[in-house]
Amino acid sequence: MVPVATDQTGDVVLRLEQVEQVYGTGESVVHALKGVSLDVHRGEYIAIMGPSGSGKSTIMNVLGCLDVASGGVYRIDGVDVADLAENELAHVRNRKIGFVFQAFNLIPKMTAQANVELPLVYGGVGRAERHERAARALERVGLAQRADHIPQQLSGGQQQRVALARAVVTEPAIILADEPTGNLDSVATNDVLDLFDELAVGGRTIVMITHEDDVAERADRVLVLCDGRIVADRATGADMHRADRVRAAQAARAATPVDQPVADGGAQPPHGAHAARPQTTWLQTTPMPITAVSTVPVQETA
Ligand SMILES: Nc1ncnc2c1ncn2[C@@H]1O[C@H](COP(=O)(O)OP(=O)(O)OP(=O)(O)O)[C@@H](O)[C@H]1O
Repeated sequence: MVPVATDQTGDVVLRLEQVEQVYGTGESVVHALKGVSLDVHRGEYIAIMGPSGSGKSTIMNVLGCLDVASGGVYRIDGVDVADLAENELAHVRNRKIGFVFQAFNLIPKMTAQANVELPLVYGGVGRAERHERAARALERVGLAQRADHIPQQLSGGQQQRVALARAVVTEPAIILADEPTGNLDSVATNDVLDLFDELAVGGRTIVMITHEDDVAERADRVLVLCDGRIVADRATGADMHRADRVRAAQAARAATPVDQPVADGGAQPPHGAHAARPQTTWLQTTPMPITAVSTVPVQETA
């Protein structure tokens, strides 16, 4: 069992207190984080920017409990992660957090449906429920008609939408995304950001690394890291019009044919696939009960 928090953090879901991360020793020592403090409130959508080597991935690895900080305190829902045993950390990672990566990290030989089902396989969810939940997640990202395609038959934007479906199939409260639009063109970027908007409106807490200003401006708040420190922290005001944007995006999606031929050599649309896109959304979705579930990307075995 994960311990119950003993201190009050209000609606702060993630809290870094003077967190440091040091790699290496002696002359090769690198101070990747130099006393970073940060409160992320429930339902907040944050973008992290900064030059290469400034510590963005390092901070994300700490937030995702993929790495343990060398100094300071990191609390999730008020619980100091240093007090958690490895199985409890895995529980936090698996139940609370969905991860999205620049390189999609889909398993090449598996269909979109199977890729999205994977976290539920690890969670011991039964076959029928797995199938239904993954199908619903793919429907939410507008890819129900592509469920039987393998990643190579999908465009980059579609692959990232599958990865997003996989990240949210367990209904995690927190989404951590490391440059999720870094490999996408502007149209696909916009599609993916529309989905992040839906997740934000649905109450998810989102932390996203990006190098692109216009991507960062879709978040509520932009942090800038430089040389292991937060050097800027500002509100964007993007949340004020997010619900309107979500409605407009949903209307546009509903009016667009489901399967345009894939520009980068993907498969042709399956027979009879030119129906309007479904309008299922993440708004007001209720987390479903699951056992232990892994959302950490899985390497394909040889
Ligand atoms: N495992 C490691 N061992 C040693 N040094 C590391 C390790 N991981 C990161 N670093 C160093 O820590 C610093 C921060 O790296 P980090 O990957 O967090 O930067 P970043 O802002 O994500 O960069 P980029 O935008 O290029 O991905 C860099 O100087 C990097 O070389």
